[in-house]
Amino acid sequence: MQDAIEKADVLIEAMGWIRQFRDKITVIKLGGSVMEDPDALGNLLVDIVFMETVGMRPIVVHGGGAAITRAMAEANLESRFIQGRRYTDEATLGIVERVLAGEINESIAERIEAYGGRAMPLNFVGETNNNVLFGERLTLPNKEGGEPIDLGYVGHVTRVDREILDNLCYAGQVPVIPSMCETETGERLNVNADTAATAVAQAVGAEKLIFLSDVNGVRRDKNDPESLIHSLTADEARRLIADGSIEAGMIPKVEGCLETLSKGVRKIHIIDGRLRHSLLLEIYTNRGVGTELVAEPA
Ligand SMILES: Nc1ncnc2c1ncn2[C@@H]1O[C@H](COP(=O)(O)OP(=O)(O)O)[C@@H](O)[C@H]1O
Ligand SMILES: CC(=O)N[C@@H](CCC(=O)OP(=O)(O)O)C(=O)O
Repeated sequence: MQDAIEKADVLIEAMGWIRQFRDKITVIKLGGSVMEDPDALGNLLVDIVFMETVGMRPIVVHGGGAAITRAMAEANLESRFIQGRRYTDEATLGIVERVLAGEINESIAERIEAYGGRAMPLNFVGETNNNVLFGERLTLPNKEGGEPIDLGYVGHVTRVDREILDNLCYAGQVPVIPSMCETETGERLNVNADTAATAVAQAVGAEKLIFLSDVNGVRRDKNDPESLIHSLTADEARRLIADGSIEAGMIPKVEGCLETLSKGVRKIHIIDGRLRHSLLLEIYTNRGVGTELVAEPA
């Protein structure tokens, strides 16, 4: 009986949050590492269907770095990363397009539908091009001075077709966006999925941006889960990047968060997508899980 009463208390608590987030857009970034676990991905997609059912407007942006690396290895191509970005030559681009914008994008949308939701895959691979991300080539500053670093067919997003996203959201469909963009002349480019998610969150004025990864959040010591930072300020994040505590794939994630905070998205969370119902716990309960990024000290 006590158990049942506690469950009812949780429902009442959730009701307040459901009301607060009704009609609000949340951008959810699905990381490739969490998508490697089919059960974890299934649980996350069920949570997304729940969010949509109770009136929130989720938008999914996904990566698929691990699957791309695997497909490249099968094609005897070596993956090379520069400052967290994959060097993308023509052969690599073909694989990114097939795996990310094709297989993964379509499969996420199909699974949302299988769980009872409605979803729209937004890619340029099928017969109709309904891509919403537009951009240009990205070069990285050379830390040793000299010429900027060329990454091949890698881009960054400069424009998001917000109208399509708004229309889908308000029609009760979950937009599913792969991390690729097109230039205004139709060239296709590979985009880091964290930065794609931040561009979408900024463009639609999202209430929340949530990164689902395979760690419990940002840690002071990346190998120690106990060193999780619950609330990370912009200043401390910059310090942790500078001293090397934040590294590899966490760098573009946190850098993207900092830029997004300065552009008005109010809440950003990095959480462990492998934890069952981590999304619902983060949004609909008072127990924050993972790391919240905040502009000023809490
Ligand atoms: N300070 C840190 N705290 C937590 N994780 C970190 C940190 N520095 C680096 N990482 C690494 O970042 C990874 C998550 O980023 P990434 O590999 O891009 O995952 P995703 O595919 O989920 O975006 C973690 O698995 C971890 O190895
Ligand atoms: C330019 C660049 O690095 N693009 C990424 C796109 C996928 C991605 O970012 O996936 P995760 O979220 O799983 O890391 C890549 O090729 O791996």
